[in-house]
Amino acid sequence: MPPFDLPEGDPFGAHNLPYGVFSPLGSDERTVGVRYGDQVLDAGAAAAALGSPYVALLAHPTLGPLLAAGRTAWSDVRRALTAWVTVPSHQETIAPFLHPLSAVTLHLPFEVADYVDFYASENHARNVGRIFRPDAPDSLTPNWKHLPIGYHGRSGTIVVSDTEVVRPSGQRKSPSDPAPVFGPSIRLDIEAEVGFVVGTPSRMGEPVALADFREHVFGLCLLNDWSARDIQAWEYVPLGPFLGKSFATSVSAWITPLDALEESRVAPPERTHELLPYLDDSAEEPGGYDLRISVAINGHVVSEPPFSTMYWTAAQQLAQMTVNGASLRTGDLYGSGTVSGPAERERGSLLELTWNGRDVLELPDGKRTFLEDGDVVTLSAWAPGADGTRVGLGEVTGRIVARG
Ligand SMILES: O=C(O)/C=C/C(=O)CC(=O)CC(=O)O
Ligand SMILES: [Ca+2]
Ligand SMILES: [Mg+2]
Repeated sequence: MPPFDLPEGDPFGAHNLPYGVFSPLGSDERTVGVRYGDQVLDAGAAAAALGSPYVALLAHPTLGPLLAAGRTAWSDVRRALTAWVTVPSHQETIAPFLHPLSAVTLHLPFEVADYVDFYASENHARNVGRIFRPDAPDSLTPNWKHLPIGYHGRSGTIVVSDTEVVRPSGQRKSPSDPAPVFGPSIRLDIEAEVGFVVGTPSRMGEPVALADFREHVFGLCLLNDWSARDIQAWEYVPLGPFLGKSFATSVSAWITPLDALEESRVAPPERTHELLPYLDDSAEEPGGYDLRISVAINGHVVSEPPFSTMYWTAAQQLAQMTVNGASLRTGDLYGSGTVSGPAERERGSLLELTWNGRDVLELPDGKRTFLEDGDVVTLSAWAPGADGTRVGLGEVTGRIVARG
């Protein structure tokens, strides 16, 4: 098949064009790549061959310059790329710069500035509340319906898909233990999330309004917020998640631009509480995204969390992050929070799927409550595009290994 003819319905066609950073096998040189089917286009080399003005944004070892260039440039570059892969005269010029995915190494595509993680799925928050606070009057904390709850994470331990995840060690103490014990986590979990990547910075002291979300956020990716539930449960009172979540967070190698997901925007669930004006999105464009996520352990699908059920939107999360005047930097990343739908097979963590180890998951290769060494977890997703097409999100995968 000629390189620009893709199989019917390919989720990585010209309607998608996610960005990453790659090196051809055997080379150390990194540069921006655009995924097209099961191939990667060396975007900087293609731009140079075509005499495009976007060489400076694309011939670079990270997505930094493109992220910083802002919304108008994002749309212009995307329009150019679409023409390059669809117009025959351009196709001929850029064909030498297509590499099979199997012949490249993919890297973390941008320098992560700050990392924030939210807690925005009502189904997830209610499940976790029932598990961790069974005696509380409500499964949601009193603030939950009034603001998107979040915490600051550790940007230096964000890793790209396919990076091995070393089982963390730490303190744990179950209610029956007389004293804390130290050792490798025995409740290692996943959190199926979506990560949002900030391009355009903001000025300190100036909150970002809901309507300005698309001016600042470039795109999104799948994110697995690995979580050691035993370490977390003992350490996180009263300041919140710390070492139980900071050892590694995996992201997809591909960042899907928001422009590729226009057709998948949906209204979030109906709001049950009146919101303060800075979070009130009742008069805004639909802020949700219809992303159909799939969670597989060792190749077996255990859950299919629907992102459309998230109570708080990415625009509300951005408004919350900046309402105190905190500024945004290019490369800031924020996680949506674990995505869980209302059904049992839609839960985005093993904590929920096994009800904190009470129930077992039957996999073809054995029973699981939490993750075992050697387990491979893969998140994948697609979104509905125009005319029945599917927009594929790059998958994020990671294998658990014992500390050597
Ligand atoms: O409510 C709790 O006690 C625990 C919350 C978390 O573990 C944080 C969390 O799940 C964040 C997320 O939604 O990803
Ligand atoms: Ca999380
Ligand atoms: Mg994490």
